Amino acid sequence: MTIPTLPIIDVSPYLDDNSSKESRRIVAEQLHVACRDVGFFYLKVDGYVDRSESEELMELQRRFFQRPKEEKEDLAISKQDNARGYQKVGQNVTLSQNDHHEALDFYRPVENPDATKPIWGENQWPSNPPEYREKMEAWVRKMKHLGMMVMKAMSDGLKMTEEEWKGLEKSMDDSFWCMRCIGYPSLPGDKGHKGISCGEHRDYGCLTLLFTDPTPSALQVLYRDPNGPDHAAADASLKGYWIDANPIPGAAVVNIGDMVEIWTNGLYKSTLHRVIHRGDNYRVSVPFFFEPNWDTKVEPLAAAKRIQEQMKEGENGKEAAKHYEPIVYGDHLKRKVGGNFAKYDQ
Ligand SMILES: N=C(N)NCCCC[C@H](N)C(=O)O
Ligand SMILES: O=C(O)CCC(=O)C(=O)O
Ligand SMILES: [Fe+2]
Repeated sequence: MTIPTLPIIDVSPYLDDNSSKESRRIVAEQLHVACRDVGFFYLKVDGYVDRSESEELMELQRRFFQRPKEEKEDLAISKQDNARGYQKVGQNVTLSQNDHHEALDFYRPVENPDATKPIWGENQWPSNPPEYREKMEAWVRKMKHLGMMVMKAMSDGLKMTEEEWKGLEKSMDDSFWCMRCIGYPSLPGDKGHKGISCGEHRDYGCLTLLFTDPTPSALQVLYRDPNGPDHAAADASLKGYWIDANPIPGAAVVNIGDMVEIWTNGLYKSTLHRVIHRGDNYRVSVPFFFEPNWDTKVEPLAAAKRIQEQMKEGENGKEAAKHYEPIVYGDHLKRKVGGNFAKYDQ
């Protein structure tokens, strides 16, 4: 059989105030199909993010990760709230295994930071490269807007009314975003590899907007297929194919997270993915997590239930929709981040 590939969606009509209704409708429909069937897609962003801009972003990460160990560890997450800051190789844990990557994490700044409260401390900005903070803050602004526009397209794909969209928009208008800057050394072990660069997981919020360097064969996505040969490590009944999400120039790799799964009452699934970087170069990536506001209570949307009702009436409605319980985003995030790091000082 032919190996499935991820859908490609050109989101430019949603980034252009003068675009036609029809051009937006087409994007919304493509997005609906991609989110329902795969949960992962390429988002063409040419004209909004210049290629030189994403290349510069990667170069900044390379320069940061090349700094001396002591300088990076000055920004250790333990100096703050155990979430914001630098994590050395092996410090991240997924499915009880140490991930073979180092990372520098930032979250939305909070008004009264308190490093004793989870995720409530201050971001730790490197002083090298000197332009790092300014460039990354500009990137955050850009990604927040892009995230909101993709969510707008998604709401159109779900056939939400204007009023319903206003409600949803309000629950993300102060997004508790997260930006991870990740460095992946090649996996140890001669011939083949030992361990994993980032274990199988789902992302926590709304949308992940991922930019990477051109390294192929690193990020893999579980393309669901009940008759597929592979299965999820944590759930053998979840079957499919692990397919490569290789970078495409001018496009971000985008996936939906747990909050979109709840909002859509499972119509869209937060999709499993992992990183296995066997190549011998040093890979860098910057996922931007566009999330709901910290205190947003996330629960199934009426629009998603309307679609599920229609599906039930149609042919492919044999499967009864699971009911999702409401969850407050900040609680979900604290629980997830709380289990993410190995506690060791060395
Ligand atoms: N904010 C996000 N999505 N970070 C992804 C972290 C990688 C997975 C994590 N160790 C876990 O086990 O969930
Ligand atoms: O580096 C990548 O390609 C993906 C990283 C990722 O999935 C994550 O940090 O959540
Ligand atoms: Fe992820």
